[in-house]
Amino acid sequence: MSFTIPEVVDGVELVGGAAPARTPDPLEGLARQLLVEIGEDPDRDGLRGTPARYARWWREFTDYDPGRIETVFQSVGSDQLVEVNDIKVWSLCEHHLLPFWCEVSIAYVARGRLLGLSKFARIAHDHAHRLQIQERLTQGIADAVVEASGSPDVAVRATGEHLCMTMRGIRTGARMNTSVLRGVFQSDPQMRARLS
Ligand SMILES: Nc1nc2c(ncn2[C@@H]2O[C@H](COP(=O)(O)OP(=O)(O)OP(=O)(O)O)[C@@H](O)[C@H]2O)c(=O)[nH]1
Ligand SMILES: [Zn+2]
Repeated sequence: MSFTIPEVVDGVELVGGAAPARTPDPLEGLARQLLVEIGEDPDRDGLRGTPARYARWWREFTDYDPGRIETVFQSVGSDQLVEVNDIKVWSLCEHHLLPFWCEVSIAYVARGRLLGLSKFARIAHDHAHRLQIQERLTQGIADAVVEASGSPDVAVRATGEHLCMTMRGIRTGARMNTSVLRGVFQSDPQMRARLS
């Protein structure tokens, strides 16, 4: 049995003819130049589709659509502590354009409104899908949860690993912890102690 491997150029399968004309993304030119600068041949087999893939992933990452984040329900009480833990997000360090991941925990005291469970992860991904530092990521999530839940009592904690520190530079696997405490989580040690 024999297989025909279709030729793929810029992510487009060639079936017995030339690829349809399309306007290249300007990011493709940057990727080609990057490949040349690091001593690669952008026209060699394995790399021919790479500039288009590179452009696609940057567009995909930065055009991230969090969907609807404003769905709220009537609260069942006035002081329930709600926590959503271990939301893993990937972001990009704005200093080196290298990835960092964070596990984010979000807590709030529901005061009249309940935020839909999935919305915490949507908010976290929304703030991760841009060039960031971890402190601003944590703060942006806290601000968004205050706005969406209408509660001033919000705690956001994040633990992250930054590839700019683990795969280059100092090359240490240290984790970074950040936290933003608002309302009762800042003023009341007993409320802080309730956080898991
Ligand atoms: N506070 C903070 N620093 C970050 C974050 N991500 C990366 N950094 C740091 O940003 C700093 C940039 O430092 P520079 O001295 O300008 O860059 P560099 O010479 O590449 O630094 P090294 O990583 O120490 O080699 C580094 O210390 C990074 O570890 C972040 O989310 N928060
Ligand atoms: Zn960095």
